[in-house]
Amino acid sequence: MIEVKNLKKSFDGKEVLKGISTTYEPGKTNLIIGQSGSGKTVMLKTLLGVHEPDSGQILFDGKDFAALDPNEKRNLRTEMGMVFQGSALFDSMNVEENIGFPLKMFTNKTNAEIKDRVQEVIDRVKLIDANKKMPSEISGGMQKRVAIARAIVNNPKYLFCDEPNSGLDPKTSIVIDELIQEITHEYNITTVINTHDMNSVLQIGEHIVFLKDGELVWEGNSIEIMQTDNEDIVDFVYSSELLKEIRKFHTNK
Ligand SMILES: Nc1ncnc2c1ncn2[C@@H]1O[C@H](COP(=O)(O)OP(=O)(O)OP(=O)(O)O)[C@@H](O)[C@H]1O
Repeated sequence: MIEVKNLKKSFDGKEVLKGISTTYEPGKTNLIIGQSGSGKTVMLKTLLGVHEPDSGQILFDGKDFAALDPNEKRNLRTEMGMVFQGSALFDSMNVEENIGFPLKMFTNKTNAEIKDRVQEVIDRVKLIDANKKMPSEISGGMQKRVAIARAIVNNPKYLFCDEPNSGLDPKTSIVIDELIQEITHEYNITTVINTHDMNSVLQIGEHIVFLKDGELVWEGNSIEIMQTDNEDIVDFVYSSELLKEIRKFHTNK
C-alpha cells in the first residue's frame, strides 16, 4: 500500500502538486489521469523518489520514504518496478539481457538463477520465440511485454507505469492493459499507472485519481467515472461528441 499525505511540489515558485492525498492499495490498478500539464508525471516521479516533495509524506507500507537512511532507501527502491513511456529498452541488449539487467545490477543472484527467473517472466508475459531478439527486431507490443517483464523480474511490491499504451494500436493497448492488471492481481502488487487513454480508464480503472492543475479534484473507479456529474470529469471523459452521445443514451444526462 502507498499512502500519499498532503503532497506538495513546486518548480521555480510554481506549485505543480498542491497538496495531494490518496491511498494506493495493493492488488489494484491505480490510475492517475488528467489533462496534459495537470501534474501526472510529476506525481509519478515524486512517488518514485525522482523528485523530492516540498512537503507531505509518501508512506510505503507504513515506511516514510523521506525518513529512511540511504541504505533503507536503496532497499525500498529494489521493491519498485517501472515501465517507462516508450519502453526504454537497452538497444544493444537482446530480450533476455534486457529483462535480466535489474537482477544483474541489484541482486547477488548467480547467472543460473538469473537465467531461470528471466525465463519464468518471459513465459509469464508470453514472449514467444523472442529470447535472443534485439528490441529493434520485435513489435511495439512485444517491446512493452519486455518492459513489463523487466519491471517485474525482481518481484516488486510496487509497480509504476508511465503511459504504458503510448505508441500502441487500440487492440494491443487493451492486451497490454490486461496483462498489467492480471499481474497486479496475481502478485498483489500496488500498481500506479499514469495515463490519458480513456480505454484504459474504463477497462482497468479500479481506482482513479483525477488531477487538475495539480489538485486532486475527483477520485473513484471506472463505473463511478461514467456516472459522475463532476464537470471536470465530464469534460475530460466525454471529450468527443461520440462519447457525449453514448453518455446521453446510457444516463439521459
Ligand atoms: N523538472 C521540472 N522543472 C520545472 N517544471 C516542471 C518540471 N517537471 C514538470 N514541470 C511542470 O509541471 C507541470 C506539470 O507537468 P507534468 O509533466 O507532470 O504534466 P502531465 O500531466 O504529466 O502532462 P502530460 O500528459 O503532457 O505528460 C507543467 O507545467 C510542467 O511544465
